[in-house]
Amino acid sequence: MWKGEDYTEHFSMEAYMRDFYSVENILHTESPKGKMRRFAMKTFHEIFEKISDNGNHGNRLFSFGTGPGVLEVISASRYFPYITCSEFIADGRKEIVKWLEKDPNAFDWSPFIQHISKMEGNESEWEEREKQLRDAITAVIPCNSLDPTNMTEPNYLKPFDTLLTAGILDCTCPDIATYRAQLKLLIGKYLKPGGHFIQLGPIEADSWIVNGKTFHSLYMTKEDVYSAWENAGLKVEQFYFVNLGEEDKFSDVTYKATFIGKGIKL
Ligand SMILES: C[S@@+](CC[C@H](N)C(=O)[O-])C[C@H]1O[C@@H](n2cnc3c(N)ncnc32)[C@H](O)[C@@H]1O
Repeated sequence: MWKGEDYTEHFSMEAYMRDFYSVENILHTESPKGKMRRFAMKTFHEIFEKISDNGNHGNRLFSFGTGPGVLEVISASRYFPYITCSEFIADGRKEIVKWLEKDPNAFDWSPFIQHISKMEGNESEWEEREKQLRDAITAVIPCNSLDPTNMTEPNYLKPFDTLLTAGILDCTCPDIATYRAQLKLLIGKYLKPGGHFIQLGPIEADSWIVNGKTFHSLYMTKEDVYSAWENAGLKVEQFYFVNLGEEDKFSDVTYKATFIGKGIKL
């Protein structure tokens, strides 16, 4: 079973994009991956609307482990004009840059931008939202959750207003003790006091498969997550869950539910 440090050699970005960002699966069928991604899009949309409610949410957001796509920062870009994306694997960073530079071979995010614009009540103006997203992503840099302190980009020096991480720590942390320690480091270093933290992850996971290769996924209960958040100096504000029933278990991913949590750094 492959873990965080093995991704460079064994993880296929191409296969991940094909299988986990499929427009057909996510937007047009009732597939389990679609259920999870649609839950994420809707929940991020709701969370960012709430965060913007009082108008003093700041303007810098750090996406820790963005992956090869921009899906998780579409909603955020409506409110945060300075988004730093990060990804462990160089191929993943290249995919984001290709999209930013309008490379004809870049992945087409427009169906997802349209879908989210519709939630925002502005479907007809999705092209402006696409531009807003491109303008907001001001940096795409390397990250490593196994060594989160070793980030020397000037962008990192100042803690961010919001920190978002989706499906990273569960892939890279071998056990709960490491998850607790890494979360504490991330929150301590990259989030300002009073800033928002958002995490997406699996509950009671075991493993996941990309391109026929099995990768580790950390087994965490809801209680493990709440306790790690408190230990990291976060006040838990909201937790959202989507359960995967027997009928919609992924064939290539094992877990019971997906959570998205939002907290504030005390
Ligand atoms: C399940 S994907 C999540 C990607 C993205 N956030 C998304 O939701 O599509 C797991 C990601 O973990 C990244 N990863 C693997 N090892 C890592 C490490 N040591 N530090 C940070 N990220 C790592 C992989 O490159 C991959 O992009």
